[in-house]
Amino acid sequence: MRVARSIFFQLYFFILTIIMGLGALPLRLLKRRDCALTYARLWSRLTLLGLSKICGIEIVIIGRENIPNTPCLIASQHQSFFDGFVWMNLVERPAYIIKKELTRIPLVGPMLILSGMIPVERSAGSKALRCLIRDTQDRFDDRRQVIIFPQGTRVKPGERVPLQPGIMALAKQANAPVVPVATNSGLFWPREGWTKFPGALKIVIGPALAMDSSRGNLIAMIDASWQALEKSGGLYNHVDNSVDVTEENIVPTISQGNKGAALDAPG
Ligand SMILES: CCCCCCCCCCCCCCCC(=O)OC[C@@H](O)COP(=O)(O)O
Repeated sequence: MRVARSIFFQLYFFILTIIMGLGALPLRLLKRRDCALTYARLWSRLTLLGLSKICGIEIVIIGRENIPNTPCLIASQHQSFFDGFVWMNLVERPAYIIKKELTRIPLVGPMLILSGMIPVERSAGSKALRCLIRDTQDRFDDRRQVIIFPQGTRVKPGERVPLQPGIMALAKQANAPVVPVATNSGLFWPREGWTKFPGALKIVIGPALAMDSSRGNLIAMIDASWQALEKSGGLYNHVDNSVDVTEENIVPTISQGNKGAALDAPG
């Protein structure tokens, strides 16, 4: 059943992407960043709606009130492609820092560029880093929230890896609050294989980090806050995947009731 649902979701996602990708062709001629972003948000929303309904994954957002209304740098753990979709609907004007290879995906790649995502060569030299810093500042000036995955790649749930020095350099320079985010998305949409697993997938958003102006200890602070969020959000202590509704700061804005929750995005 689980495998059949996963295959069905994959089919849904493929058809949705082809149809919306082709539908975006006229939009691409307009070259309007905001139109592309709105369209891309719709695509992400429909993807997550399908995931939720077809695979029985309930999306639980904890600490949504910690997202500032102002431009900010969202420093999220990364375990799954899910993380690439969810922020499209959690903030109004998202700009992800993405690996450059994604811009070569047919139909999707051009929309990533047009909607203002920030591509980065992961083996970035200092010139690439300067471009990254410049582009990020440009998105802040455009009042966008920039999403960064400091681990640089999808890691296994609960695994600790050294954070990428390049993007940490960016975070140190960025003149914006840094918001830490932990998740257990890899338990439900793992990196390996096609199967999706039902249950309560959590995104735990912490308060912006309080740092001195040098931001010298940023890596340690992000790491420590992630660990604290994993604990307070109960990311790995549920055996039955049920939602821990006793958590004070649970804001189940995306979840409604039980499995197959509807996505309730802002804006
Ligand atoms: C058809 C309309 C298409 C519209 C496209 C809209 C764009 C939606 C936003 C998607 C944002 C994706 C963010 C990805 C960030 C990123 O680049 O993370 C890297 C990993 O994931 C993959 O790395 P790896 O684990 O090493 O394979």
